Amino acid sequence: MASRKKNLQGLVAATITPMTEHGEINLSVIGQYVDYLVDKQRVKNIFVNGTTGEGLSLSISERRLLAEEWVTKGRNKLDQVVIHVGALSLKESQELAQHAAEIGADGIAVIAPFFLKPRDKGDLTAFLREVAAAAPALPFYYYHIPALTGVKIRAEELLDGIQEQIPTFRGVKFSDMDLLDFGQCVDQYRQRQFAFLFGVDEQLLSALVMGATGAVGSTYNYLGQKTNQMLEAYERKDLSSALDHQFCIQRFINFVVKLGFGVSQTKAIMTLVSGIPMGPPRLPLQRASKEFIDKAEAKLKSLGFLSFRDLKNGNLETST
Ligand SMILES: CC(=O)N[C@H](C=O)[C@@H](O)[C@H](O)[C@H](O)CO
Ligand SMILES: CC(=O)C(=O)O
Repeated sequence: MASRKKNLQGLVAATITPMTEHGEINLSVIGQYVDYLVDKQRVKNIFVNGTTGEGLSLSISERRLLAEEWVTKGRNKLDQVVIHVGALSLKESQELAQHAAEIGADGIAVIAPFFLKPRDKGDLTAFLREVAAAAPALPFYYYHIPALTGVKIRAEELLDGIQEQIPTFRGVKFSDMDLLDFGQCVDQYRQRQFAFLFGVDEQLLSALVMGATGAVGSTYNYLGQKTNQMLEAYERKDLSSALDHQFCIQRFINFVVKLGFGVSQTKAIMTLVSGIPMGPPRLPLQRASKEFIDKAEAKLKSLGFLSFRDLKNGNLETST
C-alpha cells in the first residue's frame, strides 16, 4: 500500500530546474543541489517539476530524466521526493505517474488541467483518479493553484469524498491565499491524516495556526534554514520569535515582489545564494535583469541571508 513512509511533513523545496546557458536541462548540478538543500538549508523533501521547476515548459522526456536524477541523487539523503506529474494530456500525466512509481519516487502530485478545463468537482476528480490509478502504490497529492490554472474549484469541496474515489489520496498542496478554504480542509479532514501542505511562503505562519502539516515552496531553496527556525519557534510556542522570522522572510519577499518576482528571479536568487548555477529560464520566461539581481543581492546581504562564506564560490562577479 501507499503508506510505506511516514507522512510528508515539514519543509518541501519546490526544486528549480537547472539549465545550461543554451537552455538545455542541466542534470550535472543536481547532486550538489541535493547536498546544498540538506546541509545548508536543512530541507529534506523536494517537489520536482512543479511551477518553480518549469514542469509544464519541459518535454515529457526531460521531465522523466529530471525525475530520475532527483530520485537517484536524493537516495539516502532526502526523506521524500514528490514528482509533479500534471499535464494537459491525461495520457502524458499517466505516463509520468507510472514512471515516478518505477523509479521509486515517494509520491506524485497533479494540478488541474488548465486549457480544456474541468467544469466542476466531478470532472476534476475523474481526471485525477485516472492519473492516480496509473501509480496505485504511490501517495497522491492534489496541487491546488487556482491563480495559475484558472480552475477555481475550492479545495474543501474537492476533498469531500475524495478518498473513496482515489484511494491513494494523501493530501493537498495548497497554493492559494484563501485561509477559509485551507482552514476548512484541515477542520473537516484532519482525522484522515491527510497532509495539508501550504504553498504561500510569505504567509506560512498563518497557515501553521490553521493546522498546516508542512509547506511546499520556492523560497525554501534558499530561505529553508530561516523558515526552519520559524517552524521550531512555532513548535516551542514561541510565537513572538516565530513572527520575527516570518516578518524577516516577508521583508525579502515583499522587496522582490515589488521588483517583479517569478520563476526567473527565483533561479537568479538561488544562483546567488547557493553558488550553484541554475541557468536561465525557458521561454516564454526571460532571464532576471542585472538590475534585479544586484538589488536582490544587496537585500539578501542586509537581511543576513547571504554570508561572505557563501560568496566565495563564484558566480558572483558582480558582488563586491
Ligand atoms: C505561484 C508560486 O510559484 N508559488 C510558490 C509555490 O506554490 C511559492 O513558493 C511562491 O513562490 C512564494 O510564496 C513567493 O511568493
Ligand atoms: C512552489 C511550488 O510548489 C511549485 O513550484 O510547484
